[in-house]
Amino acid sequence: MIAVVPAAGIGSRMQSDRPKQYMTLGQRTLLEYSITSLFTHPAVSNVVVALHPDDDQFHRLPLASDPRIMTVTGGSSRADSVYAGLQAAGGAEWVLVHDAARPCLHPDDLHRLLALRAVSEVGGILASPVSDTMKRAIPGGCDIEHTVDREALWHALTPQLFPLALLKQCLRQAMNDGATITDEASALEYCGYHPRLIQGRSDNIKVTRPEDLALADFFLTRRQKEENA
Ligand SMILES: Nc1ccn([C@@H]2O[C@H](COP(=O)(O)OP(=O)(O)OP(=O)(O)O)[C@@H](O)[C@H]2O)c(=O)n1
Ligand SMILES: C[C@](O)(CO)[C@H](O)COP(=O)(O)O
Repeated sequence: MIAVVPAAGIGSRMQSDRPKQYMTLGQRTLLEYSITSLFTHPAVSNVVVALHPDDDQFHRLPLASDPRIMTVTGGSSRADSVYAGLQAAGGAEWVLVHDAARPCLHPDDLHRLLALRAVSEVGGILASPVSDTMKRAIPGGCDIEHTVDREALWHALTPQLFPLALLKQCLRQAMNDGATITDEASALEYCGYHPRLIQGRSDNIKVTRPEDLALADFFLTRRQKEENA
């Protein structure tokens, strides 16, 4: 199976001097953690990383010489970058898409997501049920318009798993129509499909803002201690 890792963002919300996927925790970058987490499952044979056109850091990483990993040039949006990666995924039946900014993926979650292959023809995503009360703001402002029923609300995580041909078809359709696509599942939803939600760990965070880095460091350090125990 092929995994696509969109890593062509600039991490503007991180307010850092470098793209966040190249920020380090210990001796490794977020990107290395994210890619390595995918290879914990034997079904993942290759990873396609979508890089920013001006990326001059990936080639310095030790995993840049890993024969299982190839790179493509990403695009101006995450969806463009994912699509570029899918184009290099060959004839694989299934494809995983995982954010470079999610370094804390647990092997057990990946295993449970990949089990979908045996029972679904549409695929699905790792997701975490909402536990906070959710508010919708008055459009254009910061005052509460109303509370959103959180009963069936989930945080979409990654990896997301889909049949390669179906994902390419839906992404192409949604992008051609100018639909807002912020994850791969939204492209399938746009085309009328209902991907499965697989409950995943809430520590599978996306490092987005400065305070997220310390949290990711805590989770990874704790994971390392558990594995060494
Ligand atoms: N044109 C883009 C934009 C984003 N991404 C990737 O999509 C993932 C999730 O996106 P996000 O967290 O928004 O990353 P950035 O776009 O880099 O962050 P920001 O929105 O703060 O600039 C990241 O791994 C990012 O590198 C990408 O490959 N191509
Ligand atoms: C794909 C994703 O991580 C699912 O929650 C999220 O949509 C990425 O959003 P971003 O704004 O591109 O980080």
